[in-house]
Amino acid sequence: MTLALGCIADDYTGASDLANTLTRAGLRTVQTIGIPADDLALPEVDAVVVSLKSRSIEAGLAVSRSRAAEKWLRGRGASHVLFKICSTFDSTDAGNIGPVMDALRADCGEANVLVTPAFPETGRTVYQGNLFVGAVPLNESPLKDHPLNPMRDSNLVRVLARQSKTQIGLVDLATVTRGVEAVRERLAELAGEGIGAAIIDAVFDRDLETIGRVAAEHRLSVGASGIGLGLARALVSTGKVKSAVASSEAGAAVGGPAACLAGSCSQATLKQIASAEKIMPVLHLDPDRILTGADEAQRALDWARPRLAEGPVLIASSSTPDQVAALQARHGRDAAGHAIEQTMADIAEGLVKAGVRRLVVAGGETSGAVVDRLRIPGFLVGVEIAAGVPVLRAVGVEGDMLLALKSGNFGGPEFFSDALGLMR
Ligand SMILES: Nc1ncnc2c1ncn2[C@@H]1O[C@H](COP(=O)(O)OP(=O)(O)OP(=O)(O)O)[C@@H](O)[C@H]1O
Ligand SMILES: O=C(O)[C@@H](O)C(=O)CO
Repeated sequence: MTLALGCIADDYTGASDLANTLTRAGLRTVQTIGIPADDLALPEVDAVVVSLKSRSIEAGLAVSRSRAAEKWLRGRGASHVLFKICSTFDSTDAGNIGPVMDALRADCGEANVLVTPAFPETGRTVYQGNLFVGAVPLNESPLKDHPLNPMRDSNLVRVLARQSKTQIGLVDLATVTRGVEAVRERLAELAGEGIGAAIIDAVFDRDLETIGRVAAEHRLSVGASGIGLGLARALVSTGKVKSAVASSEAGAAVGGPAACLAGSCSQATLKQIASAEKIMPVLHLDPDRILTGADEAQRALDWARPRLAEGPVLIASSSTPDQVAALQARHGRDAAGHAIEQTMADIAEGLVKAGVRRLVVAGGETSGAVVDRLRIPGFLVGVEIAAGVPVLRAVGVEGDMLLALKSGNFGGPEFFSDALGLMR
């Protein structure tokens, strides 16, 4: 297998978002969980998205895992590697976007890396280096209250400069609008000033196509699904990849009981849970009990098992920003996040033992904990449920299983019923 594009995603939902975008743009794509074992049977593909759970771990670990993934991808022929980050640039001043970018850049000897989290289809646009989430700057969006990476500065040149050893420049929208040659010239100018990475503005998909064409001439880029779209379109339009029609095999029906798990506390997920209450039984976990050692997973499984034969159920830990802040003040941010993720993983394991073959998970960290516990090594990409969220078919596991891993902020209010409607 010779890869046209190698991708490293810093969380599992982000990886499936990117795999979805690449598939829809005509690249045969698989999502792997970590670096695949040699004996994992992978189909012939144009792109591999290696999913890591490296967004919120210690920066040194994120660097070493990302470098190992890059080495694996380059070893399979990928001349370009995209480091997939969140479209809301989720990170802290300690990293991990800057440190990983610096390390991958040094490894591949890239003079200048293009960086953009723009993903216009989901309302993420970048102008003058400032990230907008819908109509508001990042620091005024619900991301300011994210449980793990509160985003309080919308100027990404500043944000990335605080994390990276490289000097950070800007390629503005006026330059992008002038086209590929203008972007190339601007990058050469920045490289001449010793600037090693640049935030590049993008508001429309056509901007991402320009960016993709320039990025494809380099060895490394950093961004969300939007730059993935640009790169995929560049690979198809230059004939490096023959555009493929998405295979229907990935979404074939599996039947059996279905369940949803929500660990995301985003506003979008809170609304989706409220809508789900109208059509399926919903159990709200008690996060305080989880942190004080009570067996909430057992309580949830005792509640779910007798209901599964009747239809899907939803189990949620999600709380409002005030409740999240209060819980974190009592128990610490990392301890709270970790304990709740592990409880979600316990519940997922118990549900699968009880026969669940269709599982929807909301939240990137939550999905990471669940997929790791279920020991799923990879996914084929099926139909799109909502922008950035495909149906996934597990590969390398016994029996058939469909999952949907929803990024916290993605999907409309009816997401859970939309997903279950497509996961037969
Ligand atoms: N009630 C709660 N109080 C505090 N923390 C919680 C609560 N429920 C879940 N969490 C933690 O909050 C974090 C949510 O992160 P997660 O990545 O799953 O969702 P998200 O950030 O909304 O999604 P994404 O990363 O896809 O945007 C997890 O660590 C989870 O365990
Ligand atoms: O880019 C996004 O917003 C998502 O794919 C994601 O990474 C959320 O975890």
